[in-house]
Amino acid sequence: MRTAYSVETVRAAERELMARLPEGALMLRAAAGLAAVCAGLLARRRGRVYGSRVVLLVGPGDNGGDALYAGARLARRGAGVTAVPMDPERMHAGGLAALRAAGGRVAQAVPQRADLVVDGLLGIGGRGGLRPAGAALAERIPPGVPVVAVDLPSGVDADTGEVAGPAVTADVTVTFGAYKPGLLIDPGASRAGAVHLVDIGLELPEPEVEALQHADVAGLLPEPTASSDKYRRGVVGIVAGSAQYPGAAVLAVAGALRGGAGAVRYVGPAADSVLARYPETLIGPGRVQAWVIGPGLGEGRAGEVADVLAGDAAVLVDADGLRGLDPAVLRARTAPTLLTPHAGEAAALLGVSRESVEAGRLAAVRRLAERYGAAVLLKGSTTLVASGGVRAVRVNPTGTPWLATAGSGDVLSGLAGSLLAGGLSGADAGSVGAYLHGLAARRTGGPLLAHQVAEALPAAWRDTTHP
Ligand SMILES: NC(=O)C1=CN([C@@H]2O[C@H](COP(=O)(O)OP(=O)(O)OC[C@H]3O[C@@H](n4cnc5c(N)ncnc54)[C@H](OP(=O)(O)O)[C@@H]3O)[C@@H](O)[C@H]2O)[C@@H](O)CC1
Ligand SMILES: Nc1ncnc2c1ncn2[C@@H]1O[C@H](COP(=O)(O)OP(=O)(O)O)[C@@H](O)[C@H]1O
Ligand SMILES: [K+]
Repeated sequence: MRTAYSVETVRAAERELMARLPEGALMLRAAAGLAAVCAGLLARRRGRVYGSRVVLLVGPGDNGGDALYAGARLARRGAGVTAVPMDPERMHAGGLAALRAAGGRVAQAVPQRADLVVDGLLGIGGRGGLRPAGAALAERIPPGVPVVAVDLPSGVDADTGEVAGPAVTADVTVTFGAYKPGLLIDPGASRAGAVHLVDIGLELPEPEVEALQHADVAGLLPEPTASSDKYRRGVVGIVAGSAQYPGAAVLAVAGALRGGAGAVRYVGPAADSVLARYPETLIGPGRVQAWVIGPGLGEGRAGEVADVLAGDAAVLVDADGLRGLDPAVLRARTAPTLLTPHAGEAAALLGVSRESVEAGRLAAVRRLAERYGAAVLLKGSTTLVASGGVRAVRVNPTGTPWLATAGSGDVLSGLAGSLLAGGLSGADAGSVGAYLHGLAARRTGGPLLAHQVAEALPAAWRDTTHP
């Protein structure tokens, strides 16, 4: 599991460790790790560190201090290092002295000839987007020159990934002690590039955000054993599709058939289309361990949603099924419930704008899970899964923007519903489903079609269980 921690948690762990170490020791550890990554990049780009040109963008706090100490290390290895301060009156004194002693210099304008830019403007002390002085420096980063962000790209909110104003876009981020949620969640994640974690010895409690890895997924996937039969493996029922959207039914069934359930049952007006494509499907009402309701349902089907929610099987509600959901009905359920809105559907459920959900994905998914007392999977770039009463929100590390294509969400709901039928909790079914779905999409490449994602699911499954 990859874990991420809030600023408050990181600061508390840092205080505890600092009390046991000589002053400045943590910053020197951080700077050493940062300098090592920069040196590696320079060596790859130019063959060596000696003679390369490094520009440090230096903010007023310890983030700037890290950059200055790392710059000093690079200068000692023969790099030409220039520090450009956001505010010449406020620079980390020790870091500045170290840089000067190593032969580095300070300039007021960003040199345009550079092999590497180090973004040390703001770290976990940053609030909101960059203010004008910092934004002016970020704008002058020469095009095409690799940018290494110190701890996180300046202007990205460490706790949420929100980007409230101007911000740096990095190729590499060197983060200290722990991943921060903002490095894993968009829009921040898209600005971080490849993230390197430098261990500085922090001892950390339960994370605020976590991302499954192959081994976690392999441990959760329901695999058949010698004593399995189709009913014990779980039956998933799909209530999806309409005269207008028969394809949604076919795609949800396609996902469900690859999600490990023993059988897939379809209920709805698109049975002919489903059977023509998947003769394995059972047709008509019957007992199931989990229902998937909503994809392509169209209008006027609220009664079916209410019936399914009134039952004692697990339920995944997606798309049209999400309209007008009553929190009290969901809260009263005892079996697992998983809601899978995209940003627009989440916005309607919360009564806010789609833009505000996109900009504050973590807050939105947490609020939905609390309000509905259910597991909630918020789709989109960096899909999130929260469940009420559980501290850690899961962020999906797989996927590709090529998934933004009609019908791919239907495949996901079938897949995650199948995992629910296999006995996974709402949060596990959602996060494991999103993980496999994203891997399958990456394997397929782009431009992809939704049904190809479903077809690639068995290979994605094998990738995680037999890497
Ligand atoms: N924690 C750890 O384990 C370790 C932490 N370490 C490092 O310390 C970093 C945190 O340092 P930090 O606390 O000094 O804050 P930092 O991010 O440098 O800057 C904040 C300053 O910027 C200002 N400011 C704020 N918002 C702004 C804005 N939008 N636009 C412009 N200015 C803005 C604000 O001042 P203000 O003007 O608001 O008074 C404040 O003074 C951390 O990210 C890591 O790199 C490592 O060395 C060792 C291990
Ligand atoms: N920009 C993006 N990057 C990565 N994945 C995305 C992006 N946009 C959408 N997706 C994924 O594509 C799928 C789209 O689902 P959805 O919006 O329900 O579409 P549909 O209703 O057409 O099936 C979801 O799995 C979502 O997470
Ligand atoms: K930074």
